[in-house]
Amino acid sequence: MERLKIAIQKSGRLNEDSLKILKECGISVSNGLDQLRATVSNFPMEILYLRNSDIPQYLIDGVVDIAIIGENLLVEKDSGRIDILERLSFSKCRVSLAVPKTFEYNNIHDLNHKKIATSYPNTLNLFLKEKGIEAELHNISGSVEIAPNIGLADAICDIVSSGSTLFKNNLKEVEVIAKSEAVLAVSPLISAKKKETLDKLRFRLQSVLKARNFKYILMNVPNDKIEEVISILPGMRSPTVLPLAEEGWSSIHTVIEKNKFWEVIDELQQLGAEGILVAPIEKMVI
Ligand SMILES: Nc1ncnc2c1ncn2[C@@H]1O[C@H](COP(=O)(O)OP(=O)(O)OP(=O)(O)O)[C@@H](O)[C@H]1O
Ligand SMILES: O=P(O)(O)OC[C@H]1O[C@H](OP(=O)(O)OP(=O)(O)O)[C@H](O)[C@@H]1O
Ligand SMILES: [Mg+2]
Repeated sequence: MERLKIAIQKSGRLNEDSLKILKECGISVSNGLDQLRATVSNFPMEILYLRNSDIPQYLIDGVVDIAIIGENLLVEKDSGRIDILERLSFSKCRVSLAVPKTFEYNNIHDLNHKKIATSYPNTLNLFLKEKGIEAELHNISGSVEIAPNIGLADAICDIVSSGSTLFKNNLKEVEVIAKSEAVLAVSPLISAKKKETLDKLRFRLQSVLKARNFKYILMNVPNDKIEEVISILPGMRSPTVLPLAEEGWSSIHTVIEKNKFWEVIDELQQLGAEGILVAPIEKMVI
């Protein structure tokens, strides 16, 4: 069978989590990062370790079939030819405009005819065009946040996550241009045969991603409170209720959305639920 070629960032912010999610999909990568290519022993797939910024072109040319890549880079390098298949919920960030803290910023028109340093010229150009702003763009490939401090620009457009790089450089975020996370993207040239393998991979990815959002919860409940407890548990279907060895008590098991747990915990305790356990779920096939 022809192997599905997947591009993964060689080193950097996406590398570790990309390999982690593949591992959770049961894909064992046989050789280490020192090689630019790795085969997979238990799935018809081959891994190519590449620079993040080169990946969109490889997808367009069909050199690789799929890739794990930052959505922001697809916006920057592609004109809609590459489809996003799955959003992977890691490397969340945004592409934003920032100015020095002392800059009295009211709205985007304050950037008219100003100098803006960025590593994302296409994304920025499109945004400025939409807003009818004319600015002088300076393309730099890294350490963009330093530009205003060394007199290179009045503003910057770069990736923001926690905001600490902006803070350290006395800058403030004033406009969010695009939000981004790691995504699974596909080449427009992928063959029908490889699409079958891709569907298998997507099924696994979806099971892993779903499981990350849910917890398995179990608790002991007095029998006369079972109905009430069940009514506040937003479970998948119907919870499992098993009798305990102790007369008058049952154990309730169900699956609950990660964030919902804290919303119902007080009510559960008030109803007399005891021994509440919350456990992670590895895979979820619904
Ligand atoms: N501070 C951050 N927090 C969260 N995600 C980020 C952050 N910085 C970048 N990212 C995301 O991770 C991706 C890779 O960023 P990284 O800095 O590792 O590589 P790069 O310098 O863009 O690429 P290359 O592999 O070409 O050197 C970015 O495209 C973005 O989607
Ligand atoms: O809001 P924060 O959490 O501070 O993150 C934002 C910073 O992270 C990225 O840089 P990175 O550390 O990847 O360095 P790079 O410029 O060498 O890519 C990005 O270019 C910002 O500088
Ligand atoms: Mg970076």
